[in-house]
Amino acid sequence: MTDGASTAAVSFGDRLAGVFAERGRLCVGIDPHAHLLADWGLAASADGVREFGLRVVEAVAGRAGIVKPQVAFFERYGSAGYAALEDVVRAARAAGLLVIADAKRGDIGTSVAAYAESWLTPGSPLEADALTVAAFQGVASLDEPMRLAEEAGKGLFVLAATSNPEAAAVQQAVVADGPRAGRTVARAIIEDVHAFNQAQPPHPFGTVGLVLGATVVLGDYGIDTAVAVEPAFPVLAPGFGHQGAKVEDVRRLFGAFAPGVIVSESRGLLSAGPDRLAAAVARRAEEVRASHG
Ligand SMILES: O=C(O)c1cc(=O)[nH]c(=O)n1[C@@H]1O[C@H](COP(=O)(O)O)[C@@H](O)[C@H]1O
Repeated sequence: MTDGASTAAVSFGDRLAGVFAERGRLCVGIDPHAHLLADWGLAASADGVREFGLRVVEAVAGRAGIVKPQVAFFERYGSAGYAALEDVVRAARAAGLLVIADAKRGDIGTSVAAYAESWLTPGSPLEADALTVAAFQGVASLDEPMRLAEEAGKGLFVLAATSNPEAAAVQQAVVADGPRAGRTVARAIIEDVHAFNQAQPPHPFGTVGLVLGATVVLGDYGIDTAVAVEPAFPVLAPGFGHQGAKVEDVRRLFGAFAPGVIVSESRGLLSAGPDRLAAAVARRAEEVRASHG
């Protein structure tokens, strides 16, 4: 993906807009917790998580458009777990699903660039469509992943206001110096990400999105939900179902961010079990469409 316009990839923002239009905005998390493996009659092993992931893919394909494998649950089984994850990601993409690898990577310089290459390079063993990343080292530490994503038509989701209550003290802290002084950390991250998206060719959604938990009050993080920005942010919004957020509250919770919101749910759907998961996904996808359009 380095030789110019003739090989230019379709941007992640454009692909996301297509998924929203065709399949809606529900994202099913692939989180093979130990208790779910047991409930599903699967072994706590690499084979178990592979089978779990493949069954989720089968249940989601044609009913929703996005899956989010949680890498940690595969990593527990070492190299065999990674081989299982490769199979699940490949199957999901082959089924036409958009895959967000939830690895929450973050590092500096060439190290974080290598993470981005692992997950976002076309043809790489773990190739996904997007990756969750942390900006604790500063959004500028993600320059190279952002550039790689833009070039390859992939996406990134930067953690900004996460759904876990213990994050508030860090994410609501106020920046002391520099161009974002006086902003909360969450808002400073959002402004830095916006500056990157704005500098790219125009698309309805930017290449770099945000993780904004559906369980938090964004105003408490200094985030203004009244004003829409262009390009709009893709917003990965976990916290639905098990963590308590309700699909019908998306517009109230996210305001001007709502058009980019991906409604993400793992346990709340996965607990339906292997035989009822497809029906549960179809029902939730319909609820999301009904409440959000
Ligand atoms: O990046 C994420 O996906 C994420 C961010 C966040 O703020 N909160 C959050 O719960 N997540 C992930 O979303 C999933 C939530 O799972 P459930 O609570 O079972 O729906 C897990 O894989 C979490 O790691």
